[in-house]
Amino acid sequence: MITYSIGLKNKFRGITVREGMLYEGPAGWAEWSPFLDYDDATCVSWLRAAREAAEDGWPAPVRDQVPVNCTVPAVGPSKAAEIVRASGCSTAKVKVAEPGQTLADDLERVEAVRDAIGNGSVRIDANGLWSVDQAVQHLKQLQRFDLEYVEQPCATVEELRDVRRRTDVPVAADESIRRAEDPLRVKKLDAADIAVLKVQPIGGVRACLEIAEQIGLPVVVSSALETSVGIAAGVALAAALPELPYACGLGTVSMFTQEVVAEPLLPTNGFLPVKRVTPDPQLLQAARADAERTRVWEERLSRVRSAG
Ligand SMILES: O=C(O)CCC(=O)c1ccccc1C(=O)O
Ligand SMILES: [Mg+2]
Repeated sequence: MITYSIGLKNKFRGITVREGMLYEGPAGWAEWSPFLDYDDATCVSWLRAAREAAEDGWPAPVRDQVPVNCTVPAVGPSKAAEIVRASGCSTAKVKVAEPGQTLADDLERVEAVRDAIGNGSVRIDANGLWSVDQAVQHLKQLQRFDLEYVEQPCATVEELRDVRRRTDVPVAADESIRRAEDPLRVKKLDAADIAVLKVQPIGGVRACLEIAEQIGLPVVVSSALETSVGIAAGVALAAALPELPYACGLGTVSMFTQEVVAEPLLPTNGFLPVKRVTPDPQLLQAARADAERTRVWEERLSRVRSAG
């Protein structure tokens, strides 16, 4: 079991350093990297996903590459355009509604991304931070940049449903699926057009495939900001889905300042290859957390093991 600690190029989700654990089982390498603000009970499904990767492996792929979006954090417009251009992707996902920023910041950033991507697709993610009225008002203005969809505009399923009734922009559900007791409620309430699925929070590739089958919505597979080891599980899910009509949010390895595998899962012309990855011993060593952080993670793992 190896604890890693890797810097991010830009602040994302309020963090500048990503930490987690990597280990090898009979089926291959696995990543366990629940965010530090999650309680032990929440981390159990994340551990189930790691066990699947290490012990069982994943269902057979039906495609050999997966289209991905580039992810644009809540940065200024010139940096946003630079991220899009450097990615080579023809779909961009832009973070909006960042605490401390305004609608003007979002408009500037989304405009810069739209200009940089040309005829490509632009989607936005508010991480549940708008009220229904704010979402409707902000979308009215952001809509002029031709949005593919808005991910989690508000916090609750009821709010998503209300926004969906009041805007023409398609609505995608993320937190409303991965943090919900009943992930299918989004469908029952007609609250979303698209389901975002993440392997670690949902508890594995098979658990996601089951939800995909039951929910009856097109699926976008996204990362939880993992190393290439964790991203490979998302790629396996995207590769195994019977249909994949949208680019996935799996192009996040470029946000890290270091990697653990020699050929990281970075997109070429907007596509990731479908493959398992093995860390490079030297890169793994260079990414190792110090003794104190390692101890914190080992204790966390043993608590979550007994909770699961
Ligand atoms: O979807 C993407 O492009 C990247 C994944 C992403 O945005 C994300 C990464 C870590 C935690 C939360 C989220 C999110 O989608 O809200
Ligand atoms: Mg999201």
